[in-house]
Amino acid sequence: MSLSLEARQLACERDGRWLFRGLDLTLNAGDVMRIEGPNGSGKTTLLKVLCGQIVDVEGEVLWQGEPLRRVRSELLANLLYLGHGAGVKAHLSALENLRWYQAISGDQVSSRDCELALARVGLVGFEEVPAIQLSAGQQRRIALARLHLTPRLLWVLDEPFIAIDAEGVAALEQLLAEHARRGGAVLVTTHHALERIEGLRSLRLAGEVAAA
Ligand SMILES: Nc1ncnc2c1ncn2[C@@H]1O[C@H](COP(=O)(O)OP(=O)(O)OP(=O)(O)O)[C@@H](O)[C@H]1O
Repeated sequence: MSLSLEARQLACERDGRWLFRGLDLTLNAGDVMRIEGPNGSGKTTLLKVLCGQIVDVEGEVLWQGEPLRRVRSELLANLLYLGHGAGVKAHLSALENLRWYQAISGDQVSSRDCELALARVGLVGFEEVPAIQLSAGQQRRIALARLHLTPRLLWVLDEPFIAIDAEGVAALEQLLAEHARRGGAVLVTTHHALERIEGLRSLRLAGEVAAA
């Protein structure tokens, strides 16, 4: 399936300040786009606008060429969104957290699939440990395991590298590049340079007119 997410002349004001204005963006299959900018510049806000979670903005977002307000359910069916926090349930184990994610995403996966996904993010031996007893990086890895489990074309990842060690950062960069090579697309906010990702596209938010 081809993939097209487009923003036209987006403008968002918060507290009398333009986070972005005149922002044009296109994301197609095979793209990895990094959204960068200082704290408070509007990166998370932009991701939420592009996914239809925030609608009080000017301009238009199109999914597969159609206005997002009309086709949001189609976008959601193709979207894997990992938010700024790790988003794990503290008193559920790593495995239970994945089962819970899969239950709300509506995907049919086995415990074995979940175990394999946890293994892919380096959590072998931690499957049954309550998340509250895991480190910040390990909790983030539970969330990242969903990238191996939930098949979606569009990955929108808000600061996925937080608390991840150098080896994990390299593995995640490789995973993003592979997803794009297989025909997916990735929008990612991060302060990392993502130098390993060939053809990386970047959009910097600094309260100015922007295009990507
Ligand atoms: N619901 C809201 N109501 C009013 N202002 C908001 C709201 N959400 C965010 N803001 C403001 O919008 C600005 C951008 O916030 P946002 O979280 O998008 O920034 P960010 O670039 O992702 O920041 P960080 O790098 O710190 O995560 C901030 O100044 C914030 O205070």
